[in-house]
Amino acid sequence: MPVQEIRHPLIRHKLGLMRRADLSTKNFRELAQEIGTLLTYEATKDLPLETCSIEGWDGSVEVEKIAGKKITVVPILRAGIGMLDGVLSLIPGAKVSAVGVVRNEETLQAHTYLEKLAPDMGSRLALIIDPMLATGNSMVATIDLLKKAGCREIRAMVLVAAPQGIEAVRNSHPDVTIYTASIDQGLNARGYIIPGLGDAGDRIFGTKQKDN
Ligand SMILES: O=P(O)(O)OC[C@H]1O[C@H](OP(=O)(O)OP(=O)(O)O)[C@H](O)[C@@H]1O
Ligand SMILES: O=c1cc[nH]c(=O)[nH]1
Ligand SMILES: [Mg+2]
Repeated sequence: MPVQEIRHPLIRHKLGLMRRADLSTKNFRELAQEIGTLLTYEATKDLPLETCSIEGWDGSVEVEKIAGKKITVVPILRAGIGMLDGVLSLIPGAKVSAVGVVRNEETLQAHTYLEKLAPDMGSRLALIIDPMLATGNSMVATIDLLKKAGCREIRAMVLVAAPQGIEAVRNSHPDVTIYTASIDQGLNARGYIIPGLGDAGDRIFGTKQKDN
């Protein structure tokens, strides 16, 4: 199941708010974190459980816990940071593996400039976060480097995905499931998602230049 578009009303409502061009940086940021939380809920719903026995208020009781699965959250810098707190609000103990990837806005190729991974990547579920999956070049580069580091189980959460980006991930990494709040129409001539959100990094960090 390579892509899951999560059609939950709360997600659809919040994403609709994010599409407004006049939304403040503060509100855009808050909504990115909130949808990050909701996508995390969906992307972890099949994690295996195991039972264990604990001392409860009335003696021994069988409870469930997530079965020995270590998780690392992988924000693709910079914009991925905009979803990080939302993810960590549900998985507070997760290690964070930062990957810096920037796309060249002329060639649309991805350039990796930072790789600070958690230890034992081979034994962790990696949850990649990035608001935008456009051509897919940044996501494919990130998955490539995670696999080189030994990762065997990788999921990706994005706010908005273009069909071209989904196809690129499917072609290079068919084992990776993408969870998204929306599959949008496509890309414009500059590689921006339509209708999309615009430049998500600039909107999260408040760095939008007046002439773009
Ligand atoms: O699918 P792609 O065509 O590769 O485009 C998507 C990438 O572009 C944006 O990052 P950007 O390169 O603008 O970096 P930033 O997060 O530092 O703003 C976005 O956050 C993705 O990482
Ligand atoms: O639509 C897009 C495409 C790439 N990066 C963004 O921030 N937005
Ligand atoms: Mg950007």
